[in-house]
Amino acid sequence: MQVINLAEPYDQNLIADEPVVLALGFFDGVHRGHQKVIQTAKTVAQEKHLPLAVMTFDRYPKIAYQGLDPKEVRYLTLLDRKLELFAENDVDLVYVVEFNENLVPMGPQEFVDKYIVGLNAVAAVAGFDFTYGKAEIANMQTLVDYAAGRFEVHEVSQLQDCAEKVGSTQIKHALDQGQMEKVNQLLGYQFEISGVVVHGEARGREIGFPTINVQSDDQQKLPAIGVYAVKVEIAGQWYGGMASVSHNETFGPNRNLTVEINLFDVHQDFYDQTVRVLWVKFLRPSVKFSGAKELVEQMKQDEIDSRRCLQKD
Ligand SMILES: Cc1cc2nc3c(=O)[nH]c(=O)nc-3n(C[C@H](O)[C@H](O)[C@H](O)COP(=O)(O)O)c2cc1C
Ligand SMILES: Nc1ncnc2c1ncn2[C@@H]1O[C@H](COP(=O)(O)OP(=O)(O)O)[C@@H](O)[C@H]1O
Repeated sequence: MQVINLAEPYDQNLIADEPVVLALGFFDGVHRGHQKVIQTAKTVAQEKHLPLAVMTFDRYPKIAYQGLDPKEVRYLTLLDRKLELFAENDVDLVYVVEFNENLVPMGPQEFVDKYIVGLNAVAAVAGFDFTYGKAEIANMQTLVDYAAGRFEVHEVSQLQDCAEKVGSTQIKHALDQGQMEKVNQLLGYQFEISGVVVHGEARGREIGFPTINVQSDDQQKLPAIGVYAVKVEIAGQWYGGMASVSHNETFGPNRNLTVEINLFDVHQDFYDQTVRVLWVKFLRPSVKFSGAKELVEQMKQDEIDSRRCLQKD
């Protein structure tokens, strides 16, 4: 899969020569709704014997339109993970468009001319709610007019899961409630974060449960505070484990939020390694224990609970 970064005004030499079928969207999470858009586009591409291109943006477009503070925005999937998911969904080419100040004031006709026709798209595929400017004038219905016969428009209808809308907002809400089964069901795969193992307070090993402290990107959306059954990949090796997302309130107030994981059946130094954490199930809320002894008793039970649910997974 080829990845091309574009920043307005982009250099025409960067654009692939051959015609493409283009799927458009921000695709945070690449959830089952997004997968339906990409699969629809793939089918159109195969019928036309053309490559499938996907266009996405380097940041949440709503930052520009709704004046959100970029530092406050959290993503289900950061760009690297999103690209991995695109590759898994048989995408041939990705355009990552920088959502910079030159793009924001662009009107819908100019956007269509430069970012759909300009990318040699013979068909544009997007979800029913895709917009490329003000929603009243830059939506899937008006796209046909702006296309003026230069490319086909394929609108993909909303994917419903029972009465549940499959959407990034719904998935973020479910994450905030620790509803991992629902999160994973809506995503169509197990939610994951990646990060680097950093030093903590060396307390874990003293209490008999060493924990890798996983430092992820500040913009990565995390599951709610609590204890979880997880699977962890380190250097190609998978481990079962139990994770705590917490302020470690047992050890004092106003502590930073950390992701700490005790890995099962291994004793090894993991500092500075990059790890991938898959979140399987919420086990319990985080508790302020009266001391380390009470915490350890609970962690023994957490291990039993976590192992049981990883066995079933
Ligand atoms: C499975 C698990 C459950 C935990 N539950 C709690 C908890 O309920 N309350 C709490 O204050 N800390 C909890 N912790 C966090 C521990 O306080 C933390 O791992 C320990 O302080 C080690 O810190 P260190 O890695 O900085 O040395 C939990 C940790 C794990 C791995
Ligand atoms: N089973 C295990 N699970 C997690 N970390 C382990 C395990 N065995 C050894 N370690 C190592 O111990 C470190 C954690 O020890 P800990 O006392 O919690 O220290 P700190 O949290 O201060 O780094 C991990 O970063 C890792 O290198």
